[in-house]
Amino acid sequence: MMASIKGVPICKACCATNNNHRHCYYYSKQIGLSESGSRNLLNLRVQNKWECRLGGVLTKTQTATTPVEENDKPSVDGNGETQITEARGFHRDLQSLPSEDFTLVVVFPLWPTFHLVGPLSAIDLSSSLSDGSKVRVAYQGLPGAYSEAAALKAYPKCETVPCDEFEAVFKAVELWLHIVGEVQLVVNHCLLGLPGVRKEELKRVLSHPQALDQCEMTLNKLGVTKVSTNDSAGAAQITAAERVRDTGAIASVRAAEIYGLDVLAERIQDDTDNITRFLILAREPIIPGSDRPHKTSIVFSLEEGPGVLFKALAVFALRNINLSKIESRPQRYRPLRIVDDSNKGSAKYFDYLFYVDFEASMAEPRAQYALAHLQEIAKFLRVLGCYPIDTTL
Ligand SMILES: O=C(O)C(=O)Cc1ccccc1
Repeated sequence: MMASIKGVPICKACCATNNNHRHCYYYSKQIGLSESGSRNLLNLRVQNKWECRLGGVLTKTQTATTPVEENDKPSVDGNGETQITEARGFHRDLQSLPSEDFTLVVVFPLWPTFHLVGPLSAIDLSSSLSDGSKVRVAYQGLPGAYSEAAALKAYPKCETVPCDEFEAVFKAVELWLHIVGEVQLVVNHCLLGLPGVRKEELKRVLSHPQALDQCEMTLNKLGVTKVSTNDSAGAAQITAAERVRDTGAIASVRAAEIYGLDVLAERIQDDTDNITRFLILAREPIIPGSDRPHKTSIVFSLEEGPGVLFKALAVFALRNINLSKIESRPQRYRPLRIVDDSNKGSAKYFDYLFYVDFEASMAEPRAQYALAHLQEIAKFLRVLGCYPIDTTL
């Protein structure tokens, strides 16, 4: 179960060091490692399953992090787009849902390039069929949202659960959700309107901000006002409910069918190959296999100094590990709450957080060694998940 780098044992399942790690009995059993070797790591048993307390946090003294409260939900966004919220007829947020109500949560724009899907536990995964027959998947938005399509691509027979609030999930992700999969989805945006309306009649168009951005050229050509909504299907629903001829929505063909709208134009995005990456989140990490190519997502912060990022990235280059994504986010004014074993949090400021995806599985020694090496350089390091690469596109 434990590898050791420079005398510091690290857990192969979640990469935590022995010092701050006590949850891996459950995983060690699943990956076929000896019970005796890992028994000393165990301290929690919850409802017949071993609970992961650390969630893959790699840090010298801390065990979990969550962003400190922010009130950053403007009603007018930075692009001058107005924001409206669709009618509520579905779950308000994921944390208010009983956990048995869903096994996965799907999708919302976390970073510009991808969306999230979560939470499904290892237990749920093992009891479900690969088509998702027994899986309930929560996603942000109304039926017909692209997030729902992503969920159905990953688990064709899953039951999808619409949700309108992902704020809570953002926080939960930091504490106990793991990335267990990714979905690459071709997103073809359609312009929808009331039956019989021509696109030239439209004066305003509603959609998710990302959809509005991706269709900027078409919308500018039409000379319409852009109005942002929580999700594209919500935009379609509002358009249908308001019954105003000069209002349209950008959403999917399926949304047009569900809300009784006409498709005025198809594939209206600026980039013909419009692919969005969605992530699947779970309460517990999956046991990474070695049967198919895997990817690992991490987040870390660095001390300031010359060449620190170069050194940090070299840990992967030295082991021939390909990076598929690197993104930095300023964090100076947004503290992370670091929670220790006593469950008391303290706010810590990091100047930048680096989000990196690398193409190796945590089951591979080269990935474990790379992370152990990175831990020597990083102020804070956390494994967000290890999951099979979606190669379907
Ligand atoms: O609004 C939706 O339906 C979503 O799922 C978010 C989204 C928006 C634009 C592209 C991909 C996903």
